[in-house]
Amino acid sequence: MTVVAVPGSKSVTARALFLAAAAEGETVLRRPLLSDDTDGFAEGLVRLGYAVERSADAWRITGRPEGPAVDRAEVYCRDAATAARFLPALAAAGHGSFRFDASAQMRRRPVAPLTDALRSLGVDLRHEEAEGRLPLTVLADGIKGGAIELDASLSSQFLTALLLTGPLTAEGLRIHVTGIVSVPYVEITLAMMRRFGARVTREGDVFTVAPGGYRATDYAIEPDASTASYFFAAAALTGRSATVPGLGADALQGDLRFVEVLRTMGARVEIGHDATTVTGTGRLGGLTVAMRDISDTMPTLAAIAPFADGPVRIEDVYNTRVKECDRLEACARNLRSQGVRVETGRDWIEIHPGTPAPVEIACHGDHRIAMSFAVAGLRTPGTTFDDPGCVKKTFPGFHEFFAGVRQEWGV
Ligand SMILES: O=C(O)C1=C[C@@H](OP(=O)(O)O)[C@@H](O)[C@H](O)C1
Ligand SMILES: C=C(OP(=O)(O)O)C(=O)O
Repeated sequence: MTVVAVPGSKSVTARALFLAAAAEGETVLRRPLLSDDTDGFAEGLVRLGYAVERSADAWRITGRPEGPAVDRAEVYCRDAATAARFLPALAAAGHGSFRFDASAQMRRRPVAPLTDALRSLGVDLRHEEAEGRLPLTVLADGIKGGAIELDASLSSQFLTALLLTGPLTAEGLRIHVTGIVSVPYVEITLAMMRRFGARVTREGDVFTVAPGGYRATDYAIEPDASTASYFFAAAALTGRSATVPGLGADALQGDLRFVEVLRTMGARVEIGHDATTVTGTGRLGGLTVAMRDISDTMPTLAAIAPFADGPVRIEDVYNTRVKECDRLEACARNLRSQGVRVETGRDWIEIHPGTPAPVEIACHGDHRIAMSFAVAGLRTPGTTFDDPGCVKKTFPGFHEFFAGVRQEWGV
């Protein structure tokens, strides 16, 4: 049994930073993720005038329920959609002129459903180039609140941004959701808002957030379940065993459900109180699986799929086309360049059994493509990457860490 202590959750760290900034008092975040996305998020808060004190294993944030401490700021969100979508909503609840920009890829990713919703709440918001894209400037003067409709079928992050902002509005929010993906991420949002003292309820498609702000707390960030998927998949692929401590039956993150996919394929899975173990059994079967709820783990499955003994068909993953790259296309192209038979449709990919050839993987600047094909590389010696450093988005030391696990396994 190999214990794999993966870094903190990106999604939990980003939400915790938002909540800490919005809360009354000083919050301590323990074991936050140290990566480009979360560094960019924290840096964004500093630009907005929040006090963020960082040491390696704890960050201290002094909250400002009234909003940013400056009345003008420029925030660069890098490649992080959490920052690009959550921070403009936080700023909108304050007072001042706040400009948000991001990487070329993040500029291409949609924000329109969020910015339209903020506008319908009376927020003055200007797009600089294309409507519904970054860069944008929020001319903030507080949010009164009220009832809105929201289409979150391209990204749940639009809903999370509005939910997080709800307690900062004068009268609260009532959000009627007309479409949604990545639902487990909304559940993380609701659970964490409650931990910071907010009152929020869900009845079917309607979310109701009471005004009243947040209270600071001492918060431990759980390990990242999407990152854990690489080590679980690697164990399943090589007949080894990986135990990830800190991710058990009570984990907040839906991506831990990826182990159920591996279980269906033949791996042995034990979900304990505070740890999860996956053990490869030498058998990896094909399957058809809908991954709408856990689509960050789609590339993990796609990359190892050729080693299954039957086709692997992944459905309901349209939104993977609007991530760090078009992931459906990037997975298909890399697999084809390895000589694997692959078919794709608008929101699905089907991968046939094969023997992938060692090639240079085109990462498209996407950490998940790099990490997923590194796992598959366990069975394809000679695999290389055009941009191995792109893993910094969520796991800067991934390659060295993975090499350490391989050494322990002797693979
Ligand atoms: O809210 C979050 O922290 C996230 C939500 C998901 O995005 P979508 O809702 O856009 O699918 C996920 O893919 C992303 O990595 C993180
Ligand atoms: C999609 C991702 O990131 P984000 O949307 O937060 O930029 C991811 O980390 O896989």
